[in-house]
Amino acid sequence: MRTSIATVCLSGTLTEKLHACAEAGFDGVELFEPDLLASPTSPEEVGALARRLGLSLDLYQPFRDAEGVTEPELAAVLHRARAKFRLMQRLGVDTVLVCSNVGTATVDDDAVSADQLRRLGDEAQAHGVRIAFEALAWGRYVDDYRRAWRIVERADHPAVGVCLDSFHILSRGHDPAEIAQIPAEKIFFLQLADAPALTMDVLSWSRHHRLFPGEGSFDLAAFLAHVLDAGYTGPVSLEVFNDTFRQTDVQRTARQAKRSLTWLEDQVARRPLRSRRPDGPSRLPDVGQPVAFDFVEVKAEDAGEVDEVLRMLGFTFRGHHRSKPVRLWTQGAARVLCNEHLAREWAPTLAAIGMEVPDPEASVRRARLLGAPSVFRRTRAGEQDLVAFRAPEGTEIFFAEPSLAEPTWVPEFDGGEEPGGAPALTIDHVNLAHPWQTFEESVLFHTSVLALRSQGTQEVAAPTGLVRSRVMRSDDGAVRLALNVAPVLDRGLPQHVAFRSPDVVAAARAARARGLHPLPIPANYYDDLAARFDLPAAVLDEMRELGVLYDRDESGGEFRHFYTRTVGAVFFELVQRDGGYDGYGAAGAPVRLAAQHLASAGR
Ligand SMILES: O=C(O)c1ccc(O)c(O)c1
Ligand SMILES: [Mg+2]
Repeated sequence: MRTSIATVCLSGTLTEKLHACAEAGFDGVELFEPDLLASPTSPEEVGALARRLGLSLDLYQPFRDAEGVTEPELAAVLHRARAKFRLMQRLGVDTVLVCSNVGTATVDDDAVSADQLRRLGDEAQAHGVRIAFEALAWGRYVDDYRRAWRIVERADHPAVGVCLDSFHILSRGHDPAEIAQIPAEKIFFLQLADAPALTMDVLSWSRHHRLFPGEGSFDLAAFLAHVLDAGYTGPVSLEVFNDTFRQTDVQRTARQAKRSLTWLEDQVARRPLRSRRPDGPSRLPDVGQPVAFDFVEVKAEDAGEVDEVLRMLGFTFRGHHRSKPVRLWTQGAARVLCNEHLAREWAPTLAAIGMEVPDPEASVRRARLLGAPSVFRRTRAGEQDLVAFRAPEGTEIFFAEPSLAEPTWVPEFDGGEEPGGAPALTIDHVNLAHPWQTFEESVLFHTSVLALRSQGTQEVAAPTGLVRSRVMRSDDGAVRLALNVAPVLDRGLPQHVAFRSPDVVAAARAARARGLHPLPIPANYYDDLAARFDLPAAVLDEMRELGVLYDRDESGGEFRHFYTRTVGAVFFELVQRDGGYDGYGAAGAPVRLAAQHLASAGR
């Protein structure tokens, strides 16, 4: 599959964009006209640079307001078009995107638009170029790809075809199945963009909120399958207008973009396509979803306070690593490493997550093919080989084989105590805090590299602003990552690890007896619980005393949980799920954020 990307997706100057696209491994680019107009580089030099970088210039875009106009206006359109066609010759681009008229159309008639595109096609042909006609979702009259195709069919000109853009089609809820009826040689270009499900005017949605495939909620694998079923063999190009990507690091965004196409190609290759061509979409290694958490690792110059909190939660100290300044704490299958080796921060941060996956080697190969950055960790003879990849917000992700008993790396730790005592825990979920700029990249990373599935985005009110939250999980719920975005002016949210316990109230009481001060929860919260649920007074009193929060779902499933105080940039939660409760206690989240805000301010 040939890959391409519109320069409008990226930040920087035109030459910076071209370099980044080439480095990320794209085959070509769509040249967005404003990028050229603002560039000091001549069209000939832009073309030469692209070729030197191994990029083809696949499309020049956009040419606006061309059809549905009056005759005198068409003369001006043709004059403008001739200048652009000459420019394309200087650049070495052979296809121009003509989008449906938004500004100057006064004639709502397929016959007129077809005639005008035909005359434009004659001019294009004379210059050795061709026209790809695209229905913008907000076109004055032509706002549906099926109408654009009818007009192109009627124009019946070898230099006039259609450009399909997933955003314009899927944002309007138009059925993409009819694409498969368009003759392949008439689909001159394909643009892909994902988008979040939003209810807003489609122009603003398109210009600010488009996303790379895998980051939003469009079914782009199904969409692309229709286009491939039509027989299209041209470039698959990304056209993503997005406020974040326009200002984030150009190389990083280009790599993210490429990863989205690699993932999509795999998704579409798994579908029953009508024709299988040798140059068709190729698959990534099969990996399956993670089956369990292996461990979490906290790093700090001094992790002593974390040791203390884990001990109070009932964890057993299992000893020191034989060659590294790392300590292991376990409670059942919940394993926490405290690492004091070369920490970036003095205070504890969540540094790594280990995942048990069906086939670690396949997961590593898949991560590499998706361009996930790998992390180096020193190991000695006889120690488990460690391969890790860095998730966008910085957490290192390790892959390990599923283990029935304790994993084989546990004996690398000695000098600790025998496990046992407190009831066994598992890691229920890990909450990763993000700066605003890496959220979408993270959704794509966990979707593509870990094969997790994303749930809808929620917003939670904190004293410092709204926290955006999205859960990525395995289908069976064994592995769940909550991705949170701090409000823009916030100093950053702490990360947290939630352990699942069979009895949170007993665990809270035992932790209290070992000296734990849980995060204090205000009495107002419990008054509200009493109003919302028919909980016995004694149960409510006990939860109030122990700082335990409560939630219940529609089918009677129950959730009990409590939080430790924050140490550095991490805290812990104990959760109990009963009756199939599958959420995270959303109603308690603003209470928790406010309590942490008060605690961090020392109030
Ligand atoms: O927002 C626009 O104007 C615009 C321009 C060109 C495109 O290909 C497109 O999808 C949108
Ligand atoms: Mg487009």
